[in-house]
Amino acid sequence: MTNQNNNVVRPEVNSCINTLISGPESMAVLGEFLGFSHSNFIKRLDLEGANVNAWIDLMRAASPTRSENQEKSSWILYHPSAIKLFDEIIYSAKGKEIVFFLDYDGTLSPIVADPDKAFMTRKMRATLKDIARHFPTAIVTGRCRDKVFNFVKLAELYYAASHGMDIMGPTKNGSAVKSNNNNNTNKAVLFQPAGQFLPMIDEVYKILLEKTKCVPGAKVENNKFCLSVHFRCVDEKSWAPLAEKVRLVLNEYPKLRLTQGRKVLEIRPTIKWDKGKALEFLLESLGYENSNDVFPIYIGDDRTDEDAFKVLRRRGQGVGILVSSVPKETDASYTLQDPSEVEHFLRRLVEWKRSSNVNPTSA
Ligand SMILES: O=P(O)(O)OC[C@H]1O[C@H](O[C@H]2O[C@H](CO)[C@@H](O)[C@H](O)[C@H]2O)[C@H](O)[C@@H](O)[C@@H]1O
Repeated sequence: MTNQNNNVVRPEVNSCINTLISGPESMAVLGEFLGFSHSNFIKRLDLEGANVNAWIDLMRAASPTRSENQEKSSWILYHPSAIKLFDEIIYSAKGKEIVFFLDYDGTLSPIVADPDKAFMTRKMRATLKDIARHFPTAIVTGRCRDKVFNFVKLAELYYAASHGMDIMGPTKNGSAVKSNNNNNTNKAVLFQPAGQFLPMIDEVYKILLEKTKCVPGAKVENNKFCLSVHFRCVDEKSWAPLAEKVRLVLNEYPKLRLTQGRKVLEIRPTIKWDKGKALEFLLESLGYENSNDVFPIYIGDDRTDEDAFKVLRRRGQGVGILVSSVPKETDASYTLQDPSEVEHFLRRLVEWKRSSNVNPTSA
């Protein structure tokens, strides 16, 4: 496929743009994207004489039709609420050690316009602290390690940052399980499979900053072993030209690839490493490589989390839980609507664990 200038458009750029612009969530998030509530958005459309189709589409999004309702009901049938089916999950975990893998953005913290302000609530931090007291727990994120650590601030967790390309063990209340470097001052770093890409990532970061500075709202985030180009605050009309700028830069770097998240394009090395591989690495590090006694629970909201859901399905172990309030294609088995439901689910796990410690026959 070619664009207006007859340049070949890399298929992943094309599909990223299509999903950014017309994915199943597009109308439902249109108001959010523009920063209005639905009712304010309708008033605004009225005032500015926007086209009727957009208004009708928005009406549809605000009042789901029978078939949309049916679609949601059948989706929920296949991906039921992890809170409603809490007992079923606990029953499957019986006699096994639960290990938690938690994505950060959209799972532990709500999605916000400014990526530097994606804070977790205090309640979530307290619950996470309790979770980590009872179960090995890892944060698996596209963020760079320092940034996510500054948000979470819990040294007792594992961190698989930069989409799993920067894995660190607990630095207090526990110790690193194994290390791939001999540097004693950095004992907690467990694995960094993309080290040789650092200079290239830095170079591309600087180029992208320069190339995108003329696009209002565009933001490039350096996640150390990968980069994010944010579209959330960019006018939708500028999405295609912005993606084209990213494509032109990436054309010069065949060792980097493009993936897509929530209103973000992510640039990362072409190595075969993702959140699923990070999950397997951590299970192995914890001594569960060939064990049937482990029950991994992975909770995430984004496309990149699907790699981990697939790994769990393939291993036939544990459960994947997708955080979403709208139907999405997923390999997860259960769903939670938003970070506050994630907190609720984690809190129930803590309470269940405490009560089963008091009454061990119930575990
Ligand atoms: O793996 P994750 O922890 O989910 O990280 C994926 C990306 O998350 C962040 O971007 C997303 O959240 C932002 C803050 O809510 C939001 O503004 C943005 O639109 C979302 O895409 C993060 O900033 C990226 O670097 C991560 O790759």
